[in-house]
Amino acid sequence: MKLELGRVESYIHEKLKREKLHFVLIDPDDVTPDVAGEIARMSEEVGVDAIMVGGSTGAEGDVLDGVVKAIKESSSLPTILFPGSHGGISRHADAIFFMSLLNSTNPFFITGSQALGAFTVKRYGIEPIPMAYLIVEPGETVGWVGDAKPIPRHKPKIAAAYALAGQYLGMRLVYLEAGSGSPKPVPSEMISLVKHVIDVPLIVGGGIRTGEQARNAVKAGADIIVTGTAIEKAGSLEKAREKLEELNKGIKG
Ligand SMILES: CC(C)=CCC/C(C)=C/CC/C(C)=C/CC/C(C)=C/COP(=O)(O)OP(=O)(O)O
Ligand SMILES: O=P(O)(O)OC[C@@H](O)CO
Ligand SMILES: [Mg+2]
Repeated sequence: MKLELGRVESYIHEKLKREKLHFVLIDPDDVTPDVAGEIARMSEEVGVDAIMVGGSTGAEGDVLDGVVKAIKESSSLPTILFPGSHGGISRHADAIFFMSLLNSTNPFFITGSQALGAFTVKRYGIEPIPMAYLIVEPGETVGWVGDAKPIPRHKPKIAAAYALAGQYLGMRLVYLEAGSGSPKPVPSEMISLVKHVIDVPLIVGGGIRTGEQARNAVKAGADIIVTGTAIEKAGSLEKAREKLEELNKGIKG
């Protein structure tokens, strides 16, 4: 048995020795391949560390492939799949967050979809990165689609218990998710307690729209910040670039 980290995971750990990271989420359901490519190109120029691709609805098949290909053609950033199910796998991606929604009430999102996607990941040679995915209130679309029992915002200890359980189950990343487009990001107290308890890198996303919010999440203990809606809904590519710069500055200082 070979216990070695893959290329993308090693890249993440190497970079984390020096700085906090910014991953930009592109939802193939919301952008054309051209726009996705443009966002990826600008992201790289601004200093973003990786592109995540996924959505809870409609991010599959040709639509997904087209967007991942466009991203690969326009930037050299690692492209990491962030699948809503085993349908969210593209052969063109570098890696996949092989995630289990630990606080789902539906075994499909804990182990079922993973079993259905495992052979596809192997066949395509995509690097799987095991990740504990935790939905915090309000949870938005992904909370509903994933049959989650969202962690109450004022109960950081529940989040910490799930996060530690994820680490003990062998997951090498923990993702605290408030839901894409959430009116509020994950609370700082929750980020701090989770970070204090786990040893693996902590990803935080959902509702982070400003440089200040990104900075606060980093200050609280987040290692990697994910942003999507703020860039997607910036209004123009020019404004998207400004937003990318603002968020990146908040994260990198
Ligand atoms: C690893 C494999 C093969 C499957 C994992 C499947 C799991 C556990 C999925 C978790 C539940 C889920 C629906 C996750 C979606 C994650 C995601 C891409 C969120 C961001 O998407 P949104 O932007 O909220 O999507 P919409 O824009 O469609 O609302
Ligand atoms: O779209 P936003 O709110 O930035 O959320 C990003 C990510 O956490 C969603 O899965
Ligand atoms: Mg979305």
